Amino acid sequence: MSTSSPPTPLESRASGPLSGTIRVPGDKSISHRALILGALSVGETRISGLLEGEDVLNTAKSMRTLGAKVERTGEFAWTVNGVGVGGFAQPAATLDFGNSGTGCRLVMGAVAGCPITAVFDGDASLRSRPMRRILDPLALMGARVIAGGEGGKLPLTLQGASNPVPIEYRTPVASAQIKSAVLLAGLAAPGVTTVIEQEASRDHTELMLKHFGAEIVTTPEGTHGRRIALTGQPELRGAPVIVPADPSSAAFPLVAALIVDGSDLVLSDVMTNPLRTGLFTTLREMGASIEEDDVRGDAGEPMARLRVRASKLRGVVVPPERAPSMIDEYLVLAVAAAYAEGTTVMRGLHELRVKESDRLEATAAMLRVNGVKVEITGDDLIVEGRGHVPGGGVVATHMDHRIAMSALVMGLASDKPVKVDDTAFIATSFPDFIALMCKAGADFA
Ligand SMILES: O=C(O)C1=C[C@@H](OP(=O)(O)O)[C@@H](O)[C@H](O)C1
Ligand SMILES: C=C(OP(=O)(O)O)C(=O)O
Repeated sequence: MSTSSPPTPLESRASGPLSGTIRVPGDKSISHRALILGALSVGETRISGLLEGEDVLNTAKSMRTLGAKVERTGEFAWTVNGVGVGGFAQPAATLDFGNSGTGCRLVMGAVAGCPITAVFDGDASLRSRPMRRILDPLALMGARVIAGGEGGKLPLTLQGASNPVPIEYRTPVASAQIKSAVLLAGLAAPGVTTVIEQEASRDHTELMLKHFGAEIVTTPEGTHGRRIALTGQPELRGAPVIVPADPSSAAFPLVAALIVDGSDLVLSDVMTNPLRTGLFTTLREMGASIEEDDVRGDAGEPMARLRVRASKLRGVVVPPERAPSMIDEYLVLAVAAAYAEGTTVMRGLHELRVKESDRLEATAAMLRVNGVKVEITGDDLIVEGRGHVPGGGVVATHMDHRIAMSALVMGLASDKPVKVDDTAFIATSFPDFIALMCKAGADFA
């Protein structure tokens, strides 16, 4: 997304019931990983249902720059012919990840295991996000920053290790991006690379590494944690990947259907990996009607069809240990909480401060400007639900796709319309959001 393009505001208004069946685009986390693991494999990887959003397209481009053959063969259908573990070529251009933390951080891990030097950059949002959390463990494995990186930020030049060292690493925060970066670097190291996490984060990297032929063993650690041990220098073989619909994208039409009276909406093929479904658990606790059927699975990733009906919601307390399984969904949960009766307390949200924007402040501001009472206490977000939202505010999106989509969902049932200042960043994760929502009955103008 070019930050120099003029902003594209949009208004969302009280709508009639949402109905029909929609399939949101492919999961963003799995799409990044399919391209990266395809590029680190020998042979061909065929991907169907790839998310063709800007974040993932930037990862595809970076894989090409690093020597893999990446082709679009049809709608959402891509093939990757990889270079093998440790086989990335010296890139001739900067790797620009735009708005995407996942693309940037996972590729840093993959580059760290190769004897090459690469320049990493991104847009103003990504340039403000912390990279030391990735660079510190990668330094222990032998990679180093040789230019830039002031304050642990982009742009920076990373020199990969000629002889990567396997490590045992305890992640300082529950982050699938840190875990994945270490594992991807560990692919090129001899011996076993181990990541220990106190709270389990999404395990798509582990599942896909297994699917591509790596030896990787996960065991429980403490009450909510995991220990993941990867045997280095496997021969990864290209493998087919079917990308299910993204639960983080499904969250928007799902909450919209809950808050717009009379709605009855079906969302197909939604990925239901338990490390991603904290929002569904929470909404059900709030009284949401979400039924699952057509349960299937592919390469360890389960999916289901969800039927969502408008529901009377009540406030709940969301425990901090649930955060990793719904980390990107708190913004839209806050919208549902505003429409609920009673107070919702969301605990332990410190990681929201280092996303595309400071999502803790931005979520509070989004609600406040639309007449909802909200408070931040330490790392907790407290929303006072009154069963309705006054609306009438203009929401600042801060280069953050999820703020834009959450605010547009909020306006579908508010007393007065809700306006967002810029919809451009929605294209990073959910390019056809506006069209799909309108097809289901949303009134955007
Ligand atoms: O690994 C991934 O695909 C992601 C991990 C999460 O970030 P953290 O690892 O920083 O928690 C999440 O917020 C992001 O949208 C996608
Ligand atoms: C945090 C997100 O993504 P990323 O970290 O990849 O920019 C997101 O999509 O909400």
